[in-house]
Amino acid sequence: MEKKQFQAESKRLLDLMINSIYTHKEIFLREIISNASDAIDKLAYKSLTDDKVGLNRSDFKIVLTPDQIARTLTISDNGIGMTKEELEENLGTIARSGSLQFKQDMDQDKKADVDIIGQFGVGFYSAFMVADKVTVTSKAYGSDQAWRWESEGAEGYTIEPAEKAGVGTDIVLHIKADTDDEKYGQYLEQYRLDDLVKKYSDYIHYPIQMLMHKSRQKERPADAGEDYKPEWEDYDQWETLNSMVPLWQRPKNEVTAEEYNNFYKEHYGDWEDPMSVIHVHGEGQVEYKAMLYIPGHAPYDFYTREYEKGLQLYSSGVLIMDKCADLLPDHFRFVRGVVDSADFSLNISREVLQHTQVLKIIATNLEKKIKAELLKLQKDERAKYETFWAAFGRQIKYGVLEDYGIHKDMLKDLLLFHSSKDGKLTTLAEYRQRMPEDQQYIYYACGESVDQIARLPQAERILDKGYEILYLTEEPDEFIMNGLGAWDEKSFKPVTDEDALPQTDEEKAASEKKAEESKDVLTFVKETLGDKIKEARVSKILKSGAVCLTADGPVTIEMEKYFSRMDPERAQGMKAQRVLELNPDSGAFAALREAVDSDPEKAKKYAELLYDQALLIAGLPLEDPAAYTELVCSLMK
Ligand SMILES: Nc1ncnc2c1ncn2[C@@H]1O[C@H](COP(=O)(O)OP(=O)(O)OP(=O)(O)O)[C@@H](O)[C@H]1O
Repeated sequence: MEKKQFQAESKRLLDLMINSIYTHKEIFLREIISNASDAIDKLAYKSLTDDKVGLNRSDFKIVLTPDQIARTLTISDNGIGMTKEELEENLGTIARSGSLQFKQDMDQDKKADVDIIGQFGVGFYSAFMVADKVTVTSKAYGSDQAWRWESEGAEGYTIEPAEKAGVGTDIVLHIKADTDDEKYGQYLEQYRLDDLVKKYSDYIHYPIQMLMHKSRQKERPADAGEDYKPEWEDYDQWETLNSMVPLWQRPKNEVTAEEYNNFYKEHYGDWEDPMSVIHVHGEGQVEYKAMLYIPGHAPYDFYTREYEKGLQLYSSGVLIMDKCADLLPDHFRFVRGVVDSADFSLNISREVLQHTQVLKIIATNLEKKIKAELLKLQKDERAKYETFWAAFGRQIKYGVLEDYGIHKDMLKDLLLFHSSKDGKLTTLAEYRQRMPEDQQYIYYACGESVDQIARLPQAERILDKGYEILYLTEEPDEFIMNGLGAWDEKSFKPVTDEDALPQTDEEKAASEKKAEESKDVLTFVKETLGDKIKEARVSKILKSGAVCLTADGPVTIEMEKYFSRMDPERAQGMKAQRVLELNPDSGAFAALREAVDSDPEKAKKYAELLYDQALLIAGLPLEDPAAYTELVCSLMK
């Protein structure tokens, strides 16, 4: 029979499992049972609309059969089964959500292997931690032919036709021989298996059954005499090992943090504990239970198209949809979890479901709960909230802008921005609270990084006044300021605005005088630079800096940068109208003035140079870097 090779990535994971020194090898059982339960979910869902399945909900089960003599443990399910192609695809390759991340983490830190195995849902291959051969016999629903997949590890696997009565899958683990360090035989002992099911798979909502071999006292015969000694007999009895109550159906105070976390890691392919769990029992118009998780970090594909949002939707313990997108608004698409409500009919179609009032009511409630949980973190566990923010803050920011801003009131309290105050992140409410009486506006400045903004010449005069500035470093930030407009009656103001600070009449008169005196220099600069700028102006916003660039009109410099990153073609029409601001009190300005009078050729070079400097400070590309260097060199002569 032909031996097929595992795909490279699968082979690595398999190698890791086979040679694992991980001490909690017992988790293999939870992984296999969890797959069996998923497979039953799929067939159970089908049976709701397809009479041909011929099974009732109560017929579904998972059966464990240990065989001490053959040294095998068989896990059987009557779920959806796998075709030949599915066996190849599912067991020959890893295509699971977390696998890529898993691999990356392994590459980064070999030592992390051991921990990752325990925490991450490592899936089917974990069987190879305890078995030296695995045989999977499966018959897919709707197919007459069963297939047997078999592998002794990294060397490859075989697939051949097989006999199997009903639909479903039998997984036979050929348990490894005991060694001095590891007693693999424990996985053939019924009480150990019973314990493991209770520990890891108790909430699986299909019965996990095992034929238990037991002994009991025989009934005392009616005619037993005085000297009767109790007699014992052996008997076999099917037992259901798990309580089958899903975690979310249990009262909150009876679920341990470990149980919550294990459920999360197993189901959502994460190796880290979640940041928060929200367990809700909703009553009122609609009755439902929900168990929601806020992950501690963004999944590797979170900011890609591949990531699918949604919660698992159950009706009275039956899974009716795996990723119900309508239960989560886009801004909270990072949330994972489960919703269970008897108010959904079991065979509701996806199309109808989307429009039900029940779904809308639950979604609205959950949105509020998630927000409340995030605010609680923000208030009580700031470091955690900042970790959350680093992972998902951008999503919240986009949420403020999406759908023409209708979510902004829901989300604005969650926003964090960098601030000049101790270089920390701040909420808008905290900023507002710190504002001195005489401060009229909430100031912000935009740029590529906090360090770069902090050194912007435009920021100096505001900082010198002792006012705080929000440092906006991300694309949506400036749009958010425009969208929100104000916070608690104080409007947002860019530091580049001339009237960002109130001016006395004397100050106004003085600056007008300076503008008047500099008119000839400004005209010269404008003529030299031509269309590159709309205007050269005596700056009212610079303190010690010589030059900076601001924009007239609705498109700001940061917006221009954003548009040209998003769509360079169309961005041509989205250019800021550039204003070159010059500080008349600077040495550079004095030199320029002098050159305008005595050496106009040199003055032209100065004007070009000042413009280029302003571009650099603004984080804009030089139009012609070669010309710029020539210019600098010519002035050094
Ligand atoms: N008992 C089974 N019945 C039907 N299909 C199965 C069974 N066991 C495994 N599979 C299929 O094999 C695939 C791979 O299983 P594996 O445990 O490696 O990953 P997973 O279950 O997708 O991910 P994870 O374990 O991280 O949740 C499953 O997605 C499923 O399609």
